[in-house]
Amino acid sequence: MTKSVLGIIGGSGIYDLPGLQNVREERIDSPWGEPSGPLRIGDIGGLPVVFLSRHDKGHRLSPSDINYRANIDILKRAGVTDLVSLSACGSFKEELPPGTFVLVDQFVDRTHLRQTSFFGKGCVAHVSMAHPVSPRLKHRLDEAAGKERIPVVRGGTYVCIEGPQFSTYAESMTYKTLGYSVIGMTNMPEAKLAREAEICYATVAMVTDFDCWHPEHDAVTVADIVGVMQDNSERAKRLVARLAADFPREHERCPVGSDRALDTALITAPEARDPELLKKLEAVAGRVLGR
Ligand SMILES: CSC[C@H]1O[C@H](OP(=O)(O)O)[C@H](O)[C@@H]1O
Ligand SMILES: Nc1ncnc2[nH]cnc12
Repeated sequence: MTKSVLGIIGGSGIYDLPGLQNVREERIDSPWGEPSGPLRIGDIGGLPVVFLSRHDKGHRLSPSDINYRANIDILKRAGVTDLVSLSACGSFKEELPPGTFVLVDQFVDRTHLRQTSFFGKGCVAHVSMAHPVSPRLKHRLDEAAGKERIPVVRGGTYVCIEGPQFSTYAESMTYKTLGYSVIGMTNMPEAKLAREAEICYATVAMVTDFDCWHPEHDAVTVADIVGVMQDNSERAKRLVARLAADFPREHERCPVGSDRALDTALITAPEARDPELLKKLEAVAGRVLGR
């Protein structure tokens, strides 16, 4: 049995987790480079919880500058089994106005400047991303929201753009026409890397704006987002506190295999593996590489 450790990545407007008790700040080194910042490690109601501020204090890092590999690597080193992303996002649907929380279940990756895998030359792996969100973790979030009387929308597709600029009107209309629900700049490759590291992943996409497609709303600005996030973040913190308090102490096996994604993914023959890369993979893939 594996003990549950809940990881929380705080996005725009969420740079700390005030409900965290017995907190210590830990800087963990990663062979993948510089993570966004230190981990804040503590507990909520006895459950180990690890918090990382994605953009770091003061929102120092832009989405393209975040070292997603280092972030996921140190969360894995800290023992995180289940990871929740708290993210600000734009909406493509009238029925998802600012203030709505969406428990997304799909992602579309439109980023192009990021390192998207721990694997590569000398150790190739292909994990399944068919179901990028862990249904049990999503269900736990849904239950926690219900108990806290926080309305949530179940399911939706999050398209991740490179940014840092917001989308053009043509792009926004394209994503809307394709049926996507929300837009952000950070959840990819984060979700892919979490899957490679065999960490269950789910996102609370907190709508802050209508991007720029809506005929009755001006195109999104940072000021709009900051204003709505102040209100969203209070509910997000309550949601996390409830999630943690009720979270199973033993890690629940993921029905879509997030926690054993590497069982069927490695293809490079042992004799063709690069020892240097294997060393870097120690934390994320040690379970299957026998390290
Ligand atoms: C400051 S608004 C744009 C910014 O907010 C979202 O980040 P996060 O997912 O970390 O909340 C969006 O993806 C952009 O990075
Ligand atoms: N409209 C938008 N586009 C991209 N990222 C966002 N984060 C919040 N709102 C956004």
